[in-house]
Amino acid sequence: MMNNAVRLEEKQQAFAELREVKTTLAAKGWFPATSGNLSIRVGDFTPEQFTFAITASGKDKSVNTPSDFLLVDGHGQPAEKTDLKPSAETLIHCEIYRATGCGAIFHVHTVFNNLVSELFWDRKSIPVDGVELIKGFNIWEEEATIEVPILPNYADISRIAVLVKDVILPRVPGIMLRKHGIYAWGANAFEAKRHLEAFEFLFEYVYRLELLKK
Ligand SMILES: CSC[C@@H](O)[C@@H](O)C(=O)COP(=O)(O)O
Ligand SMILES: [Zn+2]
Repeated sequence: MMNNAVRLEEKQQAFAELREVKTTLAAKGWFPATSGNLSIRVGDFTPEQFTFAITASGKDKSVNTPSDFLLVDGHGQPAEKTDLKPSAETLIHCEIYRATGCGAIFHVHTVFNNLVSELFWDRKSIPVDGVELIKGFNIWEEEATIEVPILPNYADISRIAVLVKDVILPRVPGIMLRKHGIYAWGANAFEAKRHLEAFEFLFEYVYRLELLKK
């Protein structure tokens, strides 16, 4: 069990970081119609036991209020006394943390990520070939190629969550849900945001290139 004093400080820091990222991503228009969710892990981690701060469900993520975030455990259950409901997609965060041990996960719905997930659904992954911003994932080889996995967008989130660990690729810090949105993660909020921005740039590039080829 973590020391409570440390826990409170860590919680406050995680909430403050989430607020800052939320405000920045909202300014890009990446939370249309209350969509999207953000989380940052706090404290010790084992795949069996961990805690993270996550956005409350159904909030307008372009607005900051005193009740935007709560702590949950590795099973997605509130880890503190609260009236807030964790994101409807908390179980996906749980499985990404469990599989990767990462420090932060950011999820957004954009038109470009939705379009490419449909365009490449038959392939079950979005190919990106030789674009400089792949280096945003710490992949430094020349003309690197990556594939971003796509999962089905079942209404029952637990059906998606069980698929997560088997599609995660070691060097690609993201998964797409079909016609839904991207989950991007990193060791901390700074890295997760860099990865998210790289994905979104690359998805727009891939979409526009496909159009130009036609
Ligand atoms: C209102 S559309 C978006 C939701 O269905 C969901 O996909 C989403 O990203 C936000 O859900 P939330 O429960 O607020 O975290
Ligand atoms: Zn979503």
